Amino acid sequence: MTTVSMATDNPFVDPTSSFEDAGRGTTSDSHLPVGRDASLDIATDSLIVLDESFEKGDSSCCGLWPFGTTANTRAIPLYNILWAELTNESEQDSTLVLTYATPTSKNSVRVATLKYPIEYQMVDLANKWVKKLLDRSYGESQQRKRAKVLVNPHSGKGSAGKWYARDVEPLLKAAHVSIDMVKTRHKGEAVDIAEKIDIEAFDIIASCSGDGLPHEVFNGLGKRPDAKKALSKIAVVHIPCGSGNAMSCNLNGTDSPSLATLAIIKGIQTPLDLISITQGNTRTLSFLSQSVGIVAEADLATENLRWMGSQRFTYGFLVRLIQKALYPCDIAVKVAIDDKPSIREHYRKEQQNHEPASERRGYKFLIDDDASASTGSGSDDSLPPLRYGTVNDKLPEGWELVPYDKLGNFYCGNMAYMASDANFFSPALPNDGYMDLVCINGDISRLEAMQMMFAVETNKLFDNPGVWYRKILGYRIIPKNQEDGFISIDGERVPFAPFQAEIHKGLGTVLSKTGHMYEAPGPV
Ligand SMILES: Nc1ncnc2c1ncn2[C@@H]1O[C@H](COP(=O)(O)OP(=O)(O)OP(=O)(O)O)[C@@H](O)[C@H]1O
Repeated sequence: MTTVSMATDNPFVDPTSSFEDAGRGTTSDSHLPVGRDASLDIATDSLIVLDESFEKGDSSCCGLWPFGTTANTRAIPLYNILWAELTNESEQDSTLVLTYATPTSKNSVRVATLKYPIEYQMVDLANKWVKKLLDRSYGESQQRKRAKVLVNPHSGKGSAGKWYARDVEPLLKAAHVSIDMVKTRHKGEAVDIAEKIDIEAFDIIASCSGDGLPHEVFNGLGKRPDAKKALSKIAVVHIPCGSGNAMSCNLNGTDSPSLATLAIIKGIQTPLDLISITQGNTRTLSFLSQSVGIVAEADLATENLRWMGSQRFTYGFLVRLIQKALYPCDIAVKVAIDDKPSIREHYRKEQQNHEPASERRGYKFLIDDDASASTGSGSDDSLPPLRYGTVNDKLPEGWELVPYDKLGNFYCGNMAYMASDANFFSPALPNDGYMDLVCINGDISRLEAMQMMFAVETNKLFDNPGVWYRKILGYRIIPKNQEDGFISIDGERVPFAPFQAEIHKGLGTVLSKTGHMYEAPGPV
């Protein structure tokens, strides 16, 4: 992913119209005269600010006004409006204070403010106008969210604290998000925080980190006696400050901390499928991916090459590719959709599907012949029961262990982007109730393997004939003929031992831009 997705490619261009056209779209209650020389109009997608003082270079209008403005007129996309309110400066007169996110570069925004005096006769009108502006600017998104913010000071190259203070907190404050921030002190602390959090006091838990902290937050919420309730009430959100920032790329459409913060301020509650992983006697939740083979090893076995930055993964991958590394396993899969045309059709249907969040949870739409499927959500608030049992149980009926002696890559994804430029699972959907599984043989030619690697970057992997792509409900994988190796769950290393996975439709909650799709381009 190279470009930033916001309300439009250029956030200061009203996508529907020119300024003049947008102005025509306003109605009288959208129009607010502010003083003799200025007026504010709520248009289709923008706030049109007409102010004679702009021509005189008034310094109250801080920010880089991009092209598309005229000398005395500016269009601020409603998506970028953070807040508006009237403050009383004297008994009679008030000031309208308007804050918004203004671009400072292609990849960042910062807070800017406009202020206009409002005479006392205009106060009622102005208050109504402010309410309308906020309702239109937030749409389905909750205003004044209450955020528990976790900052991992060791994420990535150790800049999360700095980025939080510079790029994140000012936007949250300007948007009247209430903030309770803690810096994590050790691995696992986010699990404890999420496990003990008062779910009535917060709407979101925001991790300024890599993908590791959101993984801990989901698991902390999952450990609670009221797990199901907590996971549906609290939205887990990600502000990208780590080395792996896939969650933000998928849901916020960016790996920029300030743009992600804006996406979260305007984010829409979205149920997210979560996956139960059983291994030994543990049960954990996965929200992003599981991998065995080349991807897991290229990531986890190259920790000593951290100095290489993101290149370390490519390097690790190429080394193993040249060696034609094989990772033999026995695998049993519960398949839901097993051909590419049907998967493409499934994705297209979801693009048109605008059912509310309440309809996107539970098992009722799953195509599954198991009797337990319809009651799988259980009657209490704890985690849903496992429909397929654990890795220690005998194989569920109808599952068959198949030897994959030449396996090169077992990669199961719940989101599309696995990194900012790796749209590995382009047909993945937030709450379709399926995991996306890719299996690639390790004995394909090096040329084919290289072509696949480039296909990821150009969003053509799905169509590559060597890629076996399936939508599935669960699987068991048993590594064999290897003494040790690497298994990655959401980018974290777990013991090299058999494990079993099954999906829970819409068990978790996140915020997204659309309420039902990831930001990655779908299968072409
Ligand atoms: N203060 C801390 N010191 C050390 N580790 C921490 C601290 N706070 C959190 N962690 C742990 O660091 C791990 C990685 O965090 P995160 O995903 O935020 O960063 P990252 O830069 O993407 O790292 P990685 O590439 O190692 O996954 C998580 O397991 C988290 O629990």
